Amino acid sequence: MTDAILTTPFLYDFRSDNVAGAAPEVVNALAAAAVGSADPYGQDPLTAGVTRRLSALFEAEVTVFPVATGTAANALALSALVPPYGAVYCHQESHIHVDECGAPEMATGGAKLVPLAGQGGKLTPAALTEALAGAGIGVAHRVQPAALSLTQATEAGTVYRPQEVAALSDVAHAHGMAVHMDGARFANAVARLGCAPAEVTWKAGVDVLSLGGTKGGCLAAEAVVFFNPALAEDFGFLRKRAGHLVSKGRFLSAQLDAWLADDLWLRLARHANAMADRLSQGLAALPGAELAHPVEANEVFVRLPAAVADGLEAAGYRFYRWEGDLLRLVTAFDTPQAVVNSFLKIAKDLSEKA
Ligand SMILES: Cc1ncc(COP(=O)(O)O)c(C=O)c1O
Ligand SMILES: C[C@@H](O)[C@H](N)C(=O)O
Repeated sequence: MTDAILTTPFLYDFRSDNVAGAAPEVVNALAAAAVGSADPYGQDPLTAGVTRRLSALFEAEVTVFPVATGTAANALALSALVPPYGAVYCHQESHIHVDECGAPEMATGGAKLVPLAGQGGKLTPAALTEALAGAGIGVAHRVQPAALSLTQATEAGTVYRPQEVAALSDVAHAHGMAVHMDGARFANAVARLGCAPAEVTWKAGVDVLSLGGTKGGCLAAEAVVFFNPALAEDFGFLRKRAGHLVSKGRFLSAQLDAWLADDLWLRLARHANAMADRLSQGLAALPGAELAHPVEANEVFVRLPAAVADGLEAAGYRFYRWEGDLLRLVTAFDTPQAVVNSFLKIAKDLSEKA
């Protein structure tokens, strides 16, 4: 990303779904919740309502703790699963390993993240089994396997199928490990899979989910969702001592309540995914273009001829130069189709001139 791009007006920002706005339904709900008084620290009716909504959505009694960021959700969830001498097995490109500045390690009191390779941002049972062979179990000098963390949708924009989650959970549970799911883009995954949320979580062995609302249309709202109540027993203390128990908790819950109502969360995710499909199909048709991963959620990883990538930036579009010549473009719940069409037309024109 050249400096000039950061200071000039831009046509559209494909860098991340973190740059997107907020859904009007969520903003209106927040405004409505701002009237009058309400019990603080999550004792309000909206927070109770979110727990009811998520219990219905996941077809199970769940324990829910709203927090303000995905990093807090992940780090604190892992702190409930992993002792300071524990190990968390994750993908080498996972957000908890690459982009949380040591938050999981701090929150767990020093647990070790063990990054594993895997195609398309996904772990496999074979890689996990190999990593666990002789690791920790019965060996007092090593960190002790304590949790598996999966990202759904992954940082590569791919999606685990329910059977893939179940196979990985089976390995984790056979080694006495809990299963955490980083669901910052869980909505995008479920929108793609078309399955019930329970199928790709607790019914597939997931013990705790960091459910992301922020990228999906909330202003800032995430929820740690425990499917195994025994693991949630101390979480309230862990959240409070980390400074993540929001005093006016109704404002997190108002966002989540509106986002979950009437399947808004899925409708918004379907739009983001559809825009990524359109974007990736148009780019893949260009000479010299190459998609690095299947596009299964709202992230497109693509290699383009330099003249095309540079020309798109010069035209005013923003996107990340991810690694080497790889570009990352992310669509959001509010990405206009007209923007995608214009982007693709300019890309095609640049490609024909190159
Ligand atoms: C896969 C994934 N997990 C977790 C997070 C953390 O979210 P936050 O930036 O709100 O801490 C992000 C952020 O974009 C993410 O992409
Ligand atoms: C870059 C990464 O940290 C951020 N979570 C994103 O996806 O935009």
